[in-house]
Amino acid sequence: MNSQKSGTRPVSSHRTGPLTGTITVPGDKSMSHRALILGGSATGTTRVTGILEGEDVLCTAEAMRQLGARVEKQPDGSWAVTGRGVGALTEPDRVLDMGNSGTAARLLMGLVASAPFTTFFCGDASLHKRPMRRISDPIGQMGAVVTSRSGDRFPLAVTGRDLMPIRYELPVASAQVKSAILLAALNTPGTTTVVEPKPSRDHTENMLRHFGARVEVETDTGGGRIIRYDGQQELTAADVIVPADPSSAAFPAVAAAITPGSDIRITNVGMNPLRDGIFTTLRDMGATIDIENLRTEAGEPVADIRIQGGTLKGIEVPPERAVSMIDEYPILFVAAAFAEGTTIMRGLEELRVKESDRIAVMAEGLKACGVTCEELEDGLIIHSSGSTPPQGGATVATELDHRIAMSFLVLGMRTEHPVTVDDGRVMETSFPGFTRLMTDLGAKFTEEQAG
Ligand SMILES: O=C(O)C1=C[C@@H](OP(=O)(O)O)[C@@H](O)[C@H](O)C1
Ligand SMILES: C=C(OP(=O)(O)O)C(=O)O
Repeated sequence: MNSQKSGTRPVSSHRTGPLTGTITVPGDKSMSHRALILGGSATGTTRVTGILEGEDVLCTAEAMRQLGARVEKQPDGSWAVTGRGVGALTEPDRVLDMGNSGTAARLLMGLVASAPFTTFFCGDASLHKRPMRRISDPIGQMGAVVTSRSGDRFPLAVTGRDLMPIRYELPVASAQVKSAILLAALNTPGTTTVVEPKPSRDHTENMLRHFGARVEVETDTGGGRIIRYDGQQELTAADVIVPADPSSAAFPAVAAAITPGSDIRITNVGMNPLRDGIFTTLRDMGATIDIENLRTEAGEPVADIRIQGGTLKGIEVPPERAVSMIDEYPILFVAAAFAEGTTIMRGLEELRVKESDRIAVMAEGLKACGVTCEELEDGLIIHSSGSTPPQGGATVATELDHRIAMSFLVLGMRTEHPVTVDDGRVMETSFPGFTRLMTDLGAKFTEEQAG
């Protein structure tokens, strides 16, 4: 959310019956950020269709304008992004406000690391708590200078320099860190190498190729990846079709899966294999999920997903799957609250440094709603009988976290008593229109205006 906004908007979710209908959720957030950043770094005009017009992506759009790109919404709803080529960013005349977006913050820190000026960054209270050393370390090794009053957090400034290529082994499996280094490499002579212990979402690599660049990717014996990029290649404008966001699709998917009698379709969902862990996991829990009409659009797999409601069972989710569904754990915790038996989810230490501490905030809210769970340093264990729904009846603090808000609204669709989230505005971050789309399927939400 833009850091200047004030006030809150509580939303309550009421118990509903079976969900039915066909919906399309908004565009993929990760791809939308990258289309704007790479389109704004290429020569020529890139037309982006299906872009997510959520607040996080709008922050990136404004930042790219400030850095010299032309970014305009067209009358047909597509976006036109005109860049000036690699190495041609211009100095912003104001502080870049990254709002609530870790992706915008980290990718753009990488992009400006090679620019011959200082870029100032700020964000909202959530973003100001998130760790940025994971970016300042590698871009610092390349030669950029990052200055922050607090050592490693926002607000901060990046002073760009002529960079040197590095070989960098990621200490955490993070697509944001990988992407920041690749964006710093765009205008860096020589070969920059990123080694990732586990493959993370590869939209940056795919989209760089889509813009005509060569990216070399090697898979090592342990399943990790080595990505090599030769800097100062030309990027050429290329149209981008953004599919619907699988991370957003997870909310209606879980709502349908935990509501017997439901039968819904979510169309045109991005099915990148490094993003689809939630659907595999829901299936492992016994959900009926059919992937229909699988096709490739603009180099990314896309499908329609049919979800039928039924009974779920508790499972142990393989920790190595976490990276392919990292943003889906809050809503998976909700699915587990309705599954028969115990669901064990581990390997989730990264959840503690998202928009909120998603393990702690979810555990607290679930307990307030009558769900039995045990918080671990790196995960959550949830116990449920499956047959008696949790009581609900609580108001949950969303802590500036869109996925917390949407998860508890889905929980409230099946609890005995309504569940209220203290501020529904945060959903604008990634899923504008969430309450309307869910209502189209049969959800019952009430909203109030509050100060
Ligand atoms: O690269 C991206 O677009 C993203 C990567 C993930 O973060 P990490 O790289 O920190 O795992 C994810 O949580 C975020 O929502 C989007
Ligand atoms: C973690 C998320 O996003 P970001 O890191 O971009 O704030 C998310 O969308 O769940």
